[in-house]
Amino acid sequence: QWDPNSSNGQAIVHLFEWKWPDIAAECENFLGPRGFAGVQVSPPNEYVEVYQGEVKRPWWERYQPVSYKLVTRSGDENAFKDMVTRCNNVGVKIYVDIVMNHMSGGWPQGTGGSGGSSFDSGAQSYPGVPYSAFDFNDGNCHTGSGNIENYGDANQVRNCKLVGLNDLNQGTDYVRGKIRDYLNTLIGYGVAGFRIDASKHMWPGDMKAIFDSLNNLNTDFFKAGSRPFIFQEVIDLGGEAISGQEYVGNGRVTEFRYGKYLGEAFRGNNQLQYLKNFGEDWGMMDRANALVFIDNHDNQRGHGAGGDMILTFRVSKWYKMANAFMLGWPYGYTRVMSSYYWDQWWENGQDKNDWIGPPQDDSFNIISPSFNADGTCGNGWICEHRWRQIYNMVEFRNVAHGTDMNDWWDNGSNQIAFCRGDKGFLAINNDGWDLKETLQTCLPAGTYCDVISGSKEGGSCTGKSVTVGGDGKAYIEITTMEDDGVLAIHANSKL
Ligand SMILES: O=C(/C=C/c1ccc(O)c(O)c1)N[C@@H](Cc1ccc(O)cc1)C(=O)NCCCOc1c(-c2ccc(O)c(O)c2)oc2cc(O)cc(O)c2c1=O
Ligand SMILES: [Ca+2]
Repeated sequence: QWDPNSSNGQAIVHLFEWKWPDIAAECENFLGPRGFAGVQVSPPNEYVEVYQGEVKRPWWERYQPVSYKLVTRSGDENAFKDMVTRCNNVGVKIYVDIVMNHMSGGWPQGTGGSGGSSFDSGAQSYPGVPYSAFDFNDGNCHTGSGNIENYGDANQVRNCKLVGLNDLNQGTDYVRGKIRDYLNTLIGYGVAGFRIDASKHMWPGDMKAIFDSLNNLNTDFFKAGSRPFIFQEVIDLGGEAISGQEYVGNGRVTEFRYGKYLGEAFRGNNQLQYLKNFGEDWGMMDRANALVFIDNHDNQRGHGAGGDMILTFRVSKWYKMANAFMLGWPYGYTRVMSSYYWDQWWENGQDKNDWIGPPQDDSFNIISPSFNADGTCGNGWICEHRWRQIYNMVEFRNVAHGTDMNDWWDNGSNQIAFCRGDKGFLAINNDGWDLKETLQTCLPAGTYCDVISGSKEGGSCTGKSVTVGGDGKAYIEITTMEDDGVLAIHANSKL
């Protein structure tokens, strides 16, 4: 269903490839205190351990299941349970990345799983579940190769192999039962919901049959009768046979156009003044159904949905501006990406290193993030969620929750500002000249700390302060020389 089952806040963070003990600590040390609603974790089920020439332990190996055993490089079943308990105890929910469309692709005999299970991809035999050839869609796929060949044909997009991955038949009671048992086990441990990977490649009706049969959430952490939060990954930029709209009956759906449009706008291919009606008027799905984000683990690598328009940590000024807009704007349920660093190696318009997995030691164990005195991360972890301009806007979103957007202002090009009820005010300058205006902030008179250039700490502002008059107006300045082209004040940043 559509409600994240979280009272702590209005934004989640995708801690991509983090280990379970590190997530537990992050919930206690940072995410709970900062008002994050929850964490999207990487797939916790057993997957193929990939060593393919120079490609060793790529991030996408975790999207080739071998079984539903909870044994991965992020940790084992006990570590997973401990993480869910510790995060729930500080109000941070756990949303699990579920890979239920397929099992692995073709691998040589003897290739191992992250939990030690064997499997035979050619025979479609996965004894760790167990699944056999009866459980796959080959009989329902009518393309020559057995793979998806034409995204204009809805049947083959669902019933044929996605890039050679053995395609499960979610239409049988047996497969539905195995997936149900896997999700119910996670529900038993206290998770709040699921991110459904590759939803485009499954029939919405089959998915609904599975989701409707799931247990209610664990009453140790949720009120009786709570249903799992569902958000379905459907990569839909238009132009294909399948649209995200087909899935809104099951829960929320990822809106990939959101990040593409904002990438175009902040890169200057469009003007910010047109964001005045950003949302359904742009053809995007109803905000109550949308899960939105600036980038995700796939399209931040330059070849996914949205292509080279997608903003990432590598273009940090635009990235912070776009995240500030997303977290300030009332459309959709927001997800912040948290990445690790990898060296890109561009050849013929493609990053040859786009497979590189998380920071790892010589034994291919994932290295934990380190934390600097200023709260940022080291050891190859970017931790965008720990950037002040982003985590302060998570609080802005929480403070503004329940209000709409009002008092829009723009300068006819790339300087914009708007209010959220009488709770918050955001201004952005993406023009090549200074923004110096007296604007309506909709806030009660007083002095407010700008939460982008600094924070409110004790009784003072570490960054800019803004004085709001009795008429709600204030002098707003964002020069082109500043680190960030954004100014944000809200009810909780008032001195
Ligand atoms: O780049 C990747 C992995 C991408 C990927 C992984 C997980 C995701 O959630 C995702 O959105 C993308 N994988 C690399 C390497 C690879 C992996 C497996 C394989 O059999 C062949 C190659 C790659 O080059 N993939 C081909 C292009 C990306 O095509 C994939 C898509 C995908 C891309 C665009 C779409 O419009 C769409 O509907 C689906 O979803 C996946 C989902 C998975 O669960 C596992 C996958 O391997 C993939 C996946 O390969
Ligand atoms: Ca399928």
